[in-house]
Amino acid sequence: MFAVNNRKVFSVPLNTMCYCKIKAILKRSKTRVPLRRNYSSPAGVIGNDVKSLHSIISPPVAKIRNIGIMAHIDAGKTTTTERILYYSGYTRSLGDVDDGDTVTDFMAQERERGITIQSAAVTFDWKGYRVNLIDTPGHVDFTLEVERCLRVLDGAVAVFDASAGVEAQTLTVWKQADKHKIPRICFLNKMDKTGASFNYAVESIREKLKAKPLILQLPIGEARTFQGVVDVVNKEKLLWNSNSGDGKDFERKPLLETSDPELLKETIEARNSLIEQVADLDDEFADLVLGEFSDNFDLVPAEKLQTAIHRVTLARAAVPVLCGSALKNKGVQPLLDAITMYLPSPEEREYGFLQWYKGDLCALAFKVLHDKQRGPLVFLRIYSGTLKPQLAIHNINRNCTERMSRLLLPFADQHVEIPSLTAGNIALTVGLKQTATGDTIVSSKSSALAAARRAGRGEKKPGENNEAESLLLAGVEIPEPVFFCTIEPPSVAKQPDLDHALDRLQREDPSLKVRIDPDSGQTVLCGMGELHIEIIHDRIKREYGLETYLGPLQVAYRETILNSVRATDILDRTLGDKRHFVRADLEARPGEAPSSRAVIEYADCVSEDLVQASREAIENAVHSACLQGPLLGSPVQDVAITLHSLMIHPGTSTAMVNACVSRCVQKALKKAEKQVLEPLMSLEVTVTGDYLSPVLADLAQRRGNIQEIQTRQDSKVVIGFVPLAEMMGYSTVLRTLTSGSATFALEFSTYQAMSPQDQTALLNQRSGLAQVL
Ligand SMILES: Nc1nc2c(ncn2[C@@H]2O[C@H](COP(=O)(O)OP(=O)(O)OP(=O)(O)O)[C@@H](O)[C@H]2O)c(=O)[nH]1
Repeated sequence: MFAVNNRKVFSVPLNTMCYCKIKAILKRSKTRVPLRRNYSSPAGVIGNDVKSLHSIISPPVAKIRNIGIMAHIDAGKTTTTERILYYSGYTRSLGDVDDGDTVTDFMAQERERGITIQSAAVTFDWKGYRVNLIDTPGHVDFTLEVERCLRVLDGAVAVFDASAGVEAQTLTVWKQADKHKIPRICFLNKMDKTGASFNYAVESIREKLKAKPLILQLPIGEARTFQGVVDVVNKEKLLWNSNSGDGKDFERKPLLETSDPELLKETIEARNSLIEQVADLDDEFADLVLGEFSDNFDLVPAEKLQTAIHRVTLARAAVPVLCGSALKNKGVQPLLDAITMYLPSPEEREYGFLQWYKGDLCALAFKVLHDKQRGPLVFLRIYSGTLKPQLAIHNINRNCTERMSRLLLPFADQHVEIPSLTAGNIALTVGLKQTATGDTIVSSKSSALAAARRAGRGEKKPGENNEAESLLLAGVEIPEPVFFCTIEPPSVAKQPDLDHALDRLQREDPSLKVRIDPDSGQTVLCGMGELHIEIIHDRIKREYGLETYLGPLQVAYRETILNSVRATDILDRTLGDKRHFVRADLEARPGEAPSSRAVIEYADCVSEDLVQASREAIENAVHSACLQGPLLGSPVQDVAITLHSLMIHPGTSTAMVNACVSRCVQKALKKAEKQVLEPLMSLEVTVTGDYLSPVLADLAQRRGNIQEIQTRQDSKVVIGFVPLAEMMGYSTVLRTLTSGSATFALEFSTYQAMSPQDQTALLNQRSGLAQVL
């Protein structure tokens, strides 16, 4: 997925962009105020305002908030994060994303001393609460990583540009958060911007996200006149003095009939409808309101309303909406209050799998970074049990046991070495060399097996290797890469260095796939988008000092078949004094439901015993035969294979069974009527009216299918579908067509059948005929 603001995107490795920005913020403060790090702190006092080591290490779980910030590109996620870190005391000066201290500059410096470890999660305290702000990558080329990060959040803040409302990427991340059942609050940022409209943004949340907005604040002024917000729950106005610089100081005053009659009236109306809305969604609150306060909603105590809003948010029945301007330092402190007040603590979230562990350790590795001095640093979210340094842990995904050497807590401006960390917390571990992003960590193999037994998954399902597999926390579907290209080291001697770099990068980013081309032996990078591959290329150069060469970027096509065909194959081979004989008869047909893996069935006449003995060989054979289709050598999808008969002479090796079945499947696929499938992307282009025509004309040439053109404030939003193959280098073309004023978001939608003409053109091009014709 590309979501491009041309100003920035190509200069920054996007999958590291968000956390790099956090790092940038930290760095800025570091250059002005040298900070002392403490990696082996026995200290009882850390920082000025922290009372005891105990309160740092073990905050009561009810006071922990593990949250993420999600947004469409440019909505102001970084600026808001920066303000949050500043007001909470994490950083000591305020920077500006536009003031020239760019992320790229910063990264170059950062690289000289290795990766700063706060980058994936920062921990700070706000009014007695422990907040772990977990970085969610902003770019949907990194869908998988976004999902993995969402998995460890208990709540999220969705940041919107108040002049644009819900944008394409907001919708995507919102759906992902829905999937992971994450309670959210909305922050309508950029209230100071020309065109900002509180009502428009709220309506777009209602309409596009199908969410129920709970209006907890009203803006005082809009665009140029924006001065502050009204706290609807408490009937107070919060005003930031425009001369106060960093926005730390603001006035909180009750709304009075004498001084603010209009605003008070508006607020009371908003509060009453908020009370009605919450009462509709929460029975306990409804009972209270209808019982004690039915005559006068105005008397409903703020605390009761807040508690009910918390419950409603937790149940995901509605979303609290706040507003402000991060850039102008307005509205961020109340946002922090809302995070602690309305988003859930870890113990309020329901994690069904916890019952299987009965208090044993269960954690998810959600980020791996490589630090030059300390080696791999793994961020873990602890769901149950306790983590201790020097502890041997079992990694379910890799089925290995390894030992962590140190346990750190990235607290405020220091890293505190700690003796243990309990459930609900985010830990930073040193010494885990095999653990990769997305792995599930438990205390031992026997603990995993005991949990598997409790989960009642003792019986083995086809394709499942062991019981422990069912306990993997990640449970995230790995999206199929849509782009690939070959990558070559500068010399053959450097191939091991390249392999090493790719190995590390894959541990950090599981959506990156690396394979060896069976024909040429070349290394092939498979990624989620043009940008993803560019970023990997750039990181190999910058972080590993290797100048690599990329082959042309290719779209990952798929193939399928359109009719049923039957094929027979015999393998009869004598090796030494042993005869191996297999005869397979099978049918390949279009699958009933879309599926990237072939569905395998066995005819009744195939002996059950035979299938039991050779199931693994048969299934591996079918899946590997489907990896390379007969048209383009692309994976074959949406097919079903029925094995009608299988004869195996006694003594025949399973490798021979595999070879015969695989050949037979390939034979059948070759005989069938074949179809190329191409990745189809959903596209959203936001453009001002005067550039609409050239954008539409260009999309028509790209085989684009426009579904809708919406009006969003002063802009037009073109929504449609377009084949990925037509979108190479689109950002440059769009920039030229619109003088850099348009933005676009592109996201994988599905694989669609190519038209016969397009398919012929593609096949001719691949076989070199295009040049001849
Ligand atoms: N007027 C106005 N501009 C803002 C506000 N917050 C951020 N911006 C500007 O919007 C642009 C994008 O801000 P960022 O904070 O980088 O937004 P982001 O969501 O992190 O962007 P990406 O990381 O690129 O997705 C910058 O030019 C900011 O200065 C705001 O409250 N008001």
